Amino acid sequence: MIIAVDGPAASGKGTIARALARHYGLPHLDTGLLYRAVALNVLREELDPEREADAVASCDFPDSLLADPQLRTDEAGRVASVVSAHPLVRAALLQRQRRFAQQPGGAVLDGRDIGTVIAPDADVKLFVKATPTIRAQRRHAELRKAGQNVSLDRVLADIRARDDRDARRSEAPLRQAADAALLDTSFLSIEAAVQRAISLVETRAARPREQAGE
Ligand SMILES: Nc1ncnc2c1ncn2[C@@H]1O[C@H](COP(=O)(O)OP(=O)(O)OP(=O)(O)O)[C@@H](O)[C@H]1O
Ligand SMILES: Nc1ccn([C@@H]2O[C@H](COP(=O)(O)O)[C@@H](O)[C@H]2O)c(=O)n1
Repeated sequence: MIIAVDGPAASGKGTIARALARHYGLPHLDTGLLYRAVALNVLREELDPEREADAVASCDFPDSLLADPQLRTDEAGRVASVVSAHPLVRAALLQRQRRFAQQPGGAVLDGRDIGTVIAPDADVKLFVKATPTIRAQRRHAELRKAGQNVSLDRVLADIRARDDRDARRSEAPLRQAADAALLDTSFLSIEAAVQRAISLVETRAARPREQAGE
């Protein structure tokens, strides 16, 4: 079974995707880490994230980079949303994600374009959302816990800017696939959000394929 989980920054999609992977015994890929890895390479080489050629030159990296804690910084997330708008960067990362999705037995992937571009035939698609203010509060708490000293206002501004860039780009913009189930986590605890996700997967996976677009 392939499960696609999309949504904006800090909506809780990664938390849900990891929990679903555990629940169903499936491998999980946080595709945002791939764009963050490109961003980290750009930053380390002091390249220009706005220049497509600089970003493309940073797309070749080993899987080991995906475990680098520097990927989780606010700065890496911001630059990731700049490099991810370049069509050639998306093209360079496409096959890596498709191979992961199509491995025998299935997989769970989370990101922005899993249900629309990477795995349009996924068995189950979820689109996770929460209000910008709630997402900013969650991300702020997470960054503070990790020792990053950043104001709530700055996190909220960053989330709004990222939402805007991710939704407006021409290539694979952030949007809910027509056949994705919407899951608003704004007023759900993590446990309640995960339970809701599992019940959506159960319902959707049991449906005949012709109903999937409804
Ligand atoms: N339902 C929830 N209630 C409260 N906190 C939550 C909930 N879901 C997730 N969180 C917390 O919010 C933060 C962001 O969640 P998560 O990393 O899952 O979001 P994301 O959508 O994957 O973000 P990103 O796109 O930036 O990777 C984490 O600290 C997580 O523990
Ligand atoms: N499938 C994806 C995943 C991510 N991005 C871009 O990367 C940025 C960082 O992603 P996080 O999920 O780690 O926050 C994000 O803002 C997107 O610009 C993407 O384009 N497609």
